[in-house]
Amino acid sequence: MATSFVLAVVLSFAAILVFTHALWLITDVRRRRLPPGPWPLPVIGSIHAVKWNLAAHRSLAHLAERYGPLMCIWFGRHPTVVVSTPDAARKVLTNPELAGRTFPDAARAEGHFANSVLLLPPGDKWRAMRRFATTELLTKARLDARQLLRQEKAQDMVRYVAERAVHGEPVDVGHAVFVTAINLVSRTLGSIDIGSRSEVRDMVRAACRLVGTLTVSDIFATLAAADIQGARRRFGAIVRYSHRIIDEQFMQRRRSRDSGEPRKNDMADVVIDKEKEWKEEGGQMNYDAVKGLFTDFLAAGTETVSSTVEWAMAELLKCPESMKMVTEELRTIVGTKSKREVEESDISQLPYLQAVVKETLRLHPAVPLAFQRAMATVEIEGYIVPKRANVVVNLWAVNRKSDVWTEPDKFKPERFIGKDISFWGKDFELIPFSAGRRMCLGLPLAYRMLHLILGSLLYHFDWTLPTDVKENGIDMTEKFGIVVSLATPLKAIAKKWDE
Ligand code: HEM
Repeated sequence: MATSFVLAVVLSFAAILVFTHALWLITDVRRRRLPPGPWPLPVIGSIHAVKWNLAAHRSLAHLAERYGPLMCIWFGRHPTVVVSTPDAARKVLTNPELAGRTFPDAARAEGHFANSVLLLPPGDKWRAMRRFATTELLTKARLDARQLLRQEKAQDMVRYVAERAVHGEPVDVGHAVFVTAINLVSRTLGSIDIGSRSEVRDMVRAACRLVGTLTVSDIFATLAAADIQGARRRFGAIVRYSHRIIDEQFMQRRRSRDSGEPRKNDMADVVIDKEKEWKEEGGQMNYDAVKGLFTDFLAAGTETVSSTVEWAMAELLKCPESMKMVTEELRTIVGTKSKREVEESDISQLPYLQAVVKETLRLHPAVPLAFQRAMATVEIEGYIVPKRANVVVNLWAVNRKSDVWTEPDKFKPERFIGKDISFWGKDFELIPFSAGRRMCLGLPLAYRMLHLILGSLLYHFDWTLPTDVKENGIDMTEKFGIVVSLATPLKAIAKKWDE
């Protein structure tokens, strides 16, 4: 009796679920002309169709082959529109209504989301922060003014590699580049080096992981206060760590300026120059916004660069012809200068190096998925993207479109030689920095860092693989996260090139 009662309750519940789901499909999904996608099931939506054993960008690209350039994946009853071709990406990324953001609960820690240009939706504050960064911090003149400081750090990296080269000791390429990349960013921000702090890389990696992982608090907002997985607590510790470094630097800088010491003309000086004006204006910019912006730069501008250089080195080591072309070019151009070091001002004369960077970013965009949000309901290619829908642009899939590139999965830098295709947001077949309103804010700095670091590694050294790697081949497996890096860190042996 009891069993049949339970059975009746379960069956009734299932019938209600199926009925309401069918009603929702008919009245909502179909009526709203959403993009096609895997059939949503009750409760879970269409996430059953996503292959979780593959990295998300690969799995979504695989599904897009079946459902098309605009596809709808349901997380429960919440739609996510996935964009997978250059043409669809152009329509989505140039639509201002689709440039919104959602942020994970962890980012509430220390109120970070309210001062993060990366996480804020387009509004007055986000606009003020982007404007300040593009017109005051990342202009050509400002970046030129600090290029010697970055150059010194590239030379430190060369010395570090040279020491290992003497003993034939393999170099952990990603780690050496990360230390250099974070020093380049911290020197640009405040003329300091923080790369030698042993905990920094773990902090940056943990921050990327926490911002890119859904937690119970994100799925069930009512439980968020409990912070069950401790994500907010851990993210808070990282934000406090970054703020401590920034506060210390600003305190010292204000003191040194008060005592008449010469200016350093870095980003910290620009901020101090501006503060009085900001106070008088009473606008959105203030010291808290600067701390948010600098924290974003330290997180967004380091692992991205180190993983890109690591991928470039891995591809070049697998492709001796390209390695030969790029080193010959560097040694011809840089080797004939009186100062035999790669400098940022050399980049324009190094077309093959530029092609290597483009090809690496095409095949291995450090951030393969761009996450935006619809702030209003819009129509794209005859489909509806409803207000509040998540919009994911699969940059990885867009960059590999087979009808645009020949042999799209092959590393062929020469495909860019003599072609006017760049990643500055106008050519939608190559958008590793995304495009439109949310395009990478740090691109002018990233451009210099990538060529300076990779060029320095290749100009000064000939590279080979340790015997075991040579025998088994480089493991190109991806480690998926917000930033995709090599799952097995690349170790390679450097031999100093005799100039
Ligand atoms: C290889 C290097 C880099 C790559 C591939 C890269 C890629 C990207 C991508 C794809 C986005 C858009 C993400 C999205 O919409 O979800 C982005 C945003 C951003 N990047 Fe980069 N990035 C790199 C280096 C840098 C550097 C060096 C900095 C700063 C020092 C930086 C700062 C930012 C910031 C602040 C944003 C957020 C912009 C906004 O939302 O308004 N990035 N980056």
